[in-house]
Amino acid sequence: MESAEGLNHFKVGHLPTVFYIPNFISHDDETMLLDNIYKAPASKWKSLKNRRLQNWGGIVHEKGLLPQELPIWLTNINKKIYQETNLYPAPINHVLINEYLHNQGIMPHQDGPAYFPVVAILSLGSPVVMDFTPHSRLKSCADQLTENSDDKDSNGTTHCPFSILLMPRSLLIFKDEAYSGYLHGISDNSLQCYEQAVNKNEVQNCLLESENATVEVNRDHSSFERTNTRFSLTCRLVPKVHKHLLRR
Ligand SMILES: O=C(O)CCC(=O)C(=O)O
Ligand SMILES: [Fe+2]
Repeated sequence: MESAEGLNHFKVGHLPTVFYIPNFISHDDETMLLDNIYKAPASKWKSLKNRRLQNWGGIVHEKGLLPQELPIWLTNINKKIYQETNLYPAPINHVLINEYLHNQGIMPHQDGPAYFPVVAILSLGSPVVMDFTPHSRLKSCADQLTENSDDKDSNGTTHCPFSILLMPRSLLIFKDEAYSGYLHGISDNSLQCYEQAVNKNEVQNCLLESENATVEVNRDHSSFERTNTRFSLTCRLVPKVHKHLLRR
């Protein structure tokens, strides 16, 4: 995959700006990344109410990034995403690593305004389902049934909730409309339902194959129980960078 056109091959769902790339990295790369995440000093972890995270690349302010040099294992993955997607005007300079235990998730939210509006999320460990919900300021699907075509945005896009099943080693990319018109989140339930996942058909076999290893799949109900921890690398570009480098 070497160009934005190549990326179109991975488009999923009804929005033109959501891409799911299965097996973006190898098993060996996944192991290497997990090793490095675990090796990070305890002080690198920040505990939140419902998950832990590591912040790499510097401190993100409303007015830009107070940069901090990235370790090579993150520079390499950023470079791969930057080169293979062709979606960024400059190299990716910030990575947030989230850790989710089997019953942890992330509240529906929109990423901050300091970031360039393209997000790349690399998944490691347990599969999960990410839910996208239109902002309340946008009309919902149900509203649209009773109202007229003004409910569509300037691209003629309707705003329906949707989900994506994120398998380990996959890369999810979303931008523009999906970035600013929707909230994204993961339920904090160990039971994850993928009935409505836009990539259900492509990914289901992969999920069934990984059964016993990382999940317990409930075939009849398009759902699975998480039994493992998941890590994600949220790789983004903060276009505005302050001159002074923070010490690592
Ligand atoms: O873990 C994920 O897949 C989502 C992380 C996320 O949305 C964020 O870091 O802003
Ligand atoms: Fe996010």
